[in-house]
Amino acid sequence: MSHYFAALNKFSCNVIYTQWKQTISNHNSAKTWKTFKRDHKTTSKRQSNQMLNQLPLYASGEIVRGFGRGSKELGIPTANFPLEVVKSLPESLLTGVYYGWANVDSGPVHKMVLSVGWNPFYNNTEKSVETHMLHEFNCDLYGQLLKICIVGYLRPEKSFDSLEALITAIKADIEHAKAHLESPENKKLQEATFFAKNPNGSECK
Ligand SMILES: Cc1cc2nc3c(=O)[nH]c(=O)nc-3n(C[C@H](O)[C@H](O)[C@H](O)COP(=O)(O)O)c2cc1C
Ligand SMILES: Nc1ncnc2c1ncn2[C@@H]1O[C@H](COP(=O)(O)OP(=O)(O)O)[C@@H](O)[C@H]1O
Repeated sequence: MSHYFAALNKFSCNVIYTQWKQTISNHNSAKTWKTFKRDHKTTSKRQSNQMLNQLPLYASGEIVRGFGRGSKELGIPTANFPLEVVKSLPESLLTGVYYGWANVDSGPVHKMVLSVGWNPFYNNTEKSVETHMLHEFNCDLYGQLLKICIVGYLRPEKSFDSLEALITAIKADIEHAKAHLESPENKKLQEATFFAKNPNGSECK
């Protein structure tokens, strides 16, 4: 991996060492320097460090309606936060895809993947924060209280050439999230008092 850092120093690019290092170690993949630089060209090292240092980050809010594409087009439903909650998150939380833990109305805490941003594939005009929990619910969750703990960063948001490519990328995010959340350090956060679990709590009323 050291040759990547050699390249970084040589060209003195304004890029993010830490985020790149984390991406590389998270995915354990041979992501090329060229690809990384393309994805992160507007993010500075300072911004990246700020973002990573604030994790885990907690947020909560009512689940509201989005465009209804998650279930119908992607087969991956995402619970959306209202705009006030989106705006209340620190600006240093960069747009992109994250993983973490989530619960609904003090129910069980599930693994989740999270998208923060403008969904470039759809060119949304409003920023959204959308959580897909890795759990099958037999009901909808609109109006209920969603609590999330953002644990780690996976990748930047991207546009894709096709819907299938977007779905494939999200499915890969889910697999990475599952693996990262199994680490003892990350698993501990499932028990955070923030989630205020109710042993008799159920998400489906
Ligand atoms: C893990 C994850 C990764 C995502 N990555 C992207 C992405 O790279 N680009 C994009 O345009 N949208 C991305 N999205 C957002 C989806 O496009 C969005 O959830 C979908 O359009 C449903 O939106 P809706 O809830 O408003 O219906 C991602 C969503 C999730 C859950
Ligand atoms: N595993 C899940 N994760 C998140 N939301 C889910 C899940 N299963 C069902 N839902 C429900 O589906 C809704 C999201 O579906 P989606 O088609 O993306 O609609 P919307 O665009 O209104 O958010 C959530 O608000 C929630 O009520």
